[in-house]
Amino acid sequence: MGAAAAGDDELSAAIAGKTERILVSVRVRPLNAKEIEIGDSSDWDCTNGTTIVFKHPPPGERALFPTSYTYDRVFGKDIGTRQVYELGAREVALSVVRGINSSIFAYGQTSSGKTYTMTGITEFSVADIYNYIKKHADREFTLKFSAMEIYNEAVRDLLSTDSTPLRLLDDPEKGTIVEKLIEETLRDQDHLRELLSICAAQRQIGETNLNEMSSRSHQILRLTIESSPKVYAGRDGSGALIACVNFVDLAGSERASQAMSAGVRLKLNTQERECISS
Ligand SMILES: Nc1ncnc2c1ncn2[C@@H]1O[C@H](COP(=O)(O)OP(=O)(O)OP(=O)(O)O)[C@@H](O)[C@H]1O
Repeated sequence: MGAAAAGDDELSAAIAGKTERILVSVRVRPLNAKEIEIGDSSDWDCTNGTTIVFKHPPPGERALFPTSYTYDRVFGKDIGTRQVYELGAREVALSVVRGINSSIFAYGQTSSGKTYTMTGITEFSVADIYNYIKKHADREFTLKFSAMEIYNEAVRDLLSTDSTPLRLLDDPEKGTIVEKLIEETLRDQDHLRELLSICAAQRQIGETNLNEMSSRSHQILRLTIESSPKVYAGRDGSGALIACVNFVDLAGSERASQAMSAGVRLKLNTQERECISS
C-alpha cells in the first residue's frame, strides 16, 4: 500500500509537519477459510511495526535474496483496518483539507486484500474529513466527487451507466484530464455514501482462482475539496484552498497463469504485462 502527498510549495510540506512525501506500508491479511482448509500457512512474519520477514526461502537461494524487508509501516494479520488507516493513511488523507494533493493506493496480487483495505480507508477518511469540516465552521467548504475505472486500457466513468470509453486529453494548465468525466458536487456525507455504493456496483468484477469477487480493473475515486474563510466570502480568493485526494484500488498485480483468469480478464492481464515491460 502506498500513500503520497504533494503540495505546491515548501509551506505545504511544513504544514504537513514532514519532509517525507511517500509512505509505503505492507499489510498481511489473515488466512481465509479455503487456505486454512488445505493446511496453508503464512510465509511472512511481521517482527515489529516496520519489518517483515520471509520465513521459507528456498535453501539454495537463502544467500541470494534478503529475507527481511523494512517499510514505513508493517501491519500483521491481527491488525484491523482502522489501525492501518490511522497509522498508515490518515495524515495523508487529511492533508487534502489543508490544500495538499495526495493519493493513497493499494497494490498486490489478487485476493491479497486491496479492495477490503481501500474500502475501509476511504470510509474512515471521508468520516474524518466531514468531522474536520464540522469543527471548522469559520470556513466554507465545497466537496466534489468523481470516479473512474481503467479496464482493458479503457477509462470508464463509474458514476455513469454509459460504458463508452472516455478520452484522455492534455490540458496545458491542469495536465491530463478525462473528458466528460462526471464530477458531482456533494450535498452531504450520505450523498457521498450513495455515490460510493454506485461505484462498487458498477465496477468490473470477475472470478480468479484465488478470489471469487475479484476486481479486474483499476479504480480511482477522487475527492476534491475547496475551502475559503467565511469572512472573506465574495472577495477574490483570499485564503482559498483547493486540493484533491485520490483513493486508488489497483487490479491484481499477478500473472494471468497464477490467477487463472480468462477471456477479457486475461486480455487485461496481458496488456498490463506489456505496459510494464515496455
Ligand atoms: N485484513 C482482512 N481481514 C479479513 N478478511 C480480509 C482481509 N483482507 C481481505 N479479506 C478478505 O479476503 C478476500 C479478498 O480480498 P479483496 O477482494 O480485498 O482482495 P483484492 O486484493 O482486492 O483482490 P483482487 O485483486 O482479486 O480484486 C475478501 O473476501 C475479503 O473480505
